[in-house]
Order: sequence, then structure tokens, then C-alpha cells
Amino acid sequence: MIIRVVRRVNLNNIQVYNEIGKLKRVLLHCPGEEIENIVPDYLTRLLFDEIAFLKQAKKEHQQFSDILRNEGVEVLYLTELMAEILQDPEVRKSFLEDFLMEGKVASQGLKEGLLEYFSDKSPMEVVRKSMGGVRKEELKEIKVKQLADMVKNPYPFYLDPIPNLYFQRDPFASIGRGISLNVMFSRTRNRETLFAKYIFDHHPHYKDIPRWYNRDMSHSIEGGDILVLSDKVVAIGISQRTDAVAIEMLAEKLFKSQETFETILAFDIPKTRAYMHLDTVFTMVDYDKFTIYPGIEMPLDVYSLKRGKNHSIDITYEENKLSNILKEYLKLSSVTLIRCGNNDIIAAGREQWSDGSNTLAISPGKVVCYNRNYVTNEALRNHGVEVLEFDSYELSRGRGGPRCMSMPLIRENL
Ligand SMILES: NC(=[NH2+])NCCC[C@H](N)C(=O)O
Repeated sequence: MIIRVVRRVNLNNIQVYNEIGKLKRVLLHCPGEEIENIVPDYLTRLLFDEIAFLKQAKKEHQQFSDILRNEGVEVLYLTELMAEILQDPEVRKSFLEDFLMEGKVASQGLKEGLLEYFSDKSPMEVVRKSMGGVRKEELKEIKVKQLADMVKNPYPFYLDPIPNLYFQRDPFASIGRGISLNVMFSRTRNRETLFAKYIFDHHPHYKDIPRWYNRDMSHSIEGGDILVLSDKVVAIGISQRTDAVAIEMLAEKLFKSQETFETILAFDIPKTRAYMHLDTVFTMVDYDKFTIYPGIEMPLDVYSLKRGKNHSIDITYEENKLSNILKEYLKLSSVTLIRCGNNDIIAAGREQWSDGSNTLAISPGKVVCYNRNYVTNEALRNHGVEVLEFDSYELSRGRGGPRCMSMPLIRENL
């Protein structure tokens, strides 16, 4: 079977050694049907606070991707990479088996019904429907084979929607030339990592990428917590979503490799929904400038994990305050922390809630932000940062911003 892959001549890999180097290639997912399959009763479980208006969300996402393209970034879509690999009938078969199993399709009758339902769909339709969810009325008939097929159940879906997929930052994370294929904290997001697994197992451009973490490991870690500050230093949040145990396991693999990284700085942030990942309270915008939500500044426990001798890891509690830690590890003479809300505590809370600190740097000192966070955006500009804005009425309802919505695959080295 020959997989038809259009585009992309040279680079077939991952190269991310910083947060701010010129962004060359990024992975996105434009929200689809999955957003319209969110029902009020299941909002919390699906990790949404409100129901978004899909048409407007798509427009905003288009603005976001247009900004990136205008800046010379090559934009890849998860749906397209997936549709490419599903052209292979073997891959398609095993993907559907795994997908149904992880979607908790337990009974034989339903499994056969769903396989039949997917059987006449094109690769792209399979991808979109697996993301969008399958409503009960979409399947004509289920052959009753087991008790579970007989029992009446008012739940409206056979397969749940996966509405957080537009936050491509989280299911896997590029680090150096490899990735962390993540274990998600919540069940609703774990199926997202199956798409990444299939791409990194089967896509001709991505299948030989080293992995620093794998989705079958025991503890959760999500990409929003992982910031590649330099080719020597990675910051990882110990957060609601990322466990300290996972950070140490990742450190072990990364330090055993040939990679240049020497230190992982583990930031212990509050375990609450508003601060779910490190990148909701802290992002890098220039060589020596960072956005920060004041709520995490004091006190913030930071631990360093260093590549030790004979594959050991030296772990130290960092006594210094954050700006000094950053100065020391990034070898900078000074560091500017730009506060979300520009020192106005009400604006800080409001704008952080809609991801005011969640900037996506596309080159040193140039970032993409939601337009609604005007106080923080002004503070960034006052510090000489160029801010490119787009509308954020609907996308922000999922509680994630421009960084959360993008996974860099290639950045220029600094
Ligand atoms: N990198 C991020 N901060 N991602 C935000 C993800 C938001 C998503 N609704 C969740 O709760 O998981």
C-alpha cells in the first residue's frame, strides 16, 4: 500500500529547542462537529465551561491560522495527517479497533454496528466522525448480542465527542527532536492521544521520532505544562494535570538520550482549574521576557532536575525567586516578568481566566494573543513586544488560548 502524501519536501521531523525561535511548522485542529455535540449536562466532564457557537469558533480559528500563514508558518492539520495514514486499510482497521475500545464500546453488537457504520466512510469522514462523536440516532440498527446491547440507556451518544481537540498543545509535546506522547489527566481527553499515537506510529514523516514519554505509562503529563525554554532547559509544571512522577520519568529518558537538555525546572503551581497548566500562568515571549499571572508568583516552589553522572538525576529545591532562577539557567543578565492584567488585580483574574498569559511566540518578541485580553496585550506592547491579535468570543469558552491551540513541530534554533 502506498500512502499518498502531498506537500512537505524536506523536513520530516520535529525540531523544537526553544519557545520563541521563528515558528516554521505547527500542528492545529480546527474545531468541528465535536463542539456541537457538547450537551449542557456533560459540560464539566468534557472540560468546557460553556457551549461555543461553532460557526464563529471556526471563523476565529481561521483568523488564527491566517495570522500564522501570513507570518510564514506552515500550518498542518491533525485531520489531514490522520486521513493520510487511514488510507492504509490495515492502519484504518487497527485504529478503529483501538478507538472503539478506548471509547468504551464494550458489547459485540454495538462494536459491529459501529464498524459497519464507519465502513463506507472516506478516511477524512472516519477522522471527523471519530472526533465529532456518534449520536445514537445515526446508527440504524444494533444486533442484540449481549446484555449491554439490550439495556435501555438514555445517554445520547454511542461514541462521545472529543471537544478539546482544538487544544493541540496537550496530547503530545515536541521536545528537541522527540516528543512526549502524553497520558492525560482526564478520561475525556485520553482518546486525543490515540490520534497522536497513530501519527507517530504510522505517518511516513513522523514515525521514527524518539519518545520521551508514552501514553501507556502510569502518571499523567499534558503538553500545556511543558515549556522548552532553551536547548538546555525545559520547564514543566507540577499541576492539576501533570504529576511529579511523570516529570521524573520523562527526565530519565531525556537525559539518557543524545539531546542537549541539561536541566528540567519543575514549577509547582496550584492545582485548580483556572491554572490547569503551566502555560495558563506563564509563557515566554522574548529572550528575556515572560508573561506571568501574579497569582502564582509568591510563593512558587521550583525544583531543578539535572542530568547527573551515570544516568542519575540530581534534584534540588531552588531557593531563589523566579526571576533569579530564570536568569541563572538561561544565562541572562536580567529578566522581565510582564504581569497578566498589568498590576490590576481584577483585570489579572479576568484576563487570566480567558488565557491572557497564554501567548504563542512566533519569533523572539512577537506573539499571537486573543484580542479580548486588552490590558495584558497593552502591557506586552509597553514592554516592546509585538502583539498580533484575533477574535476570541467563542474559542476562549474552552479555557485555552493561542499557545494551547498550537503544537510547534519546527522552530528555528536560536
Ligand atoms: N495548554 C492548555 N492550557 N490547554 C487548555 C486546555 C483546555 C481544556 N478545556 C482542558 O480543560 O483540558
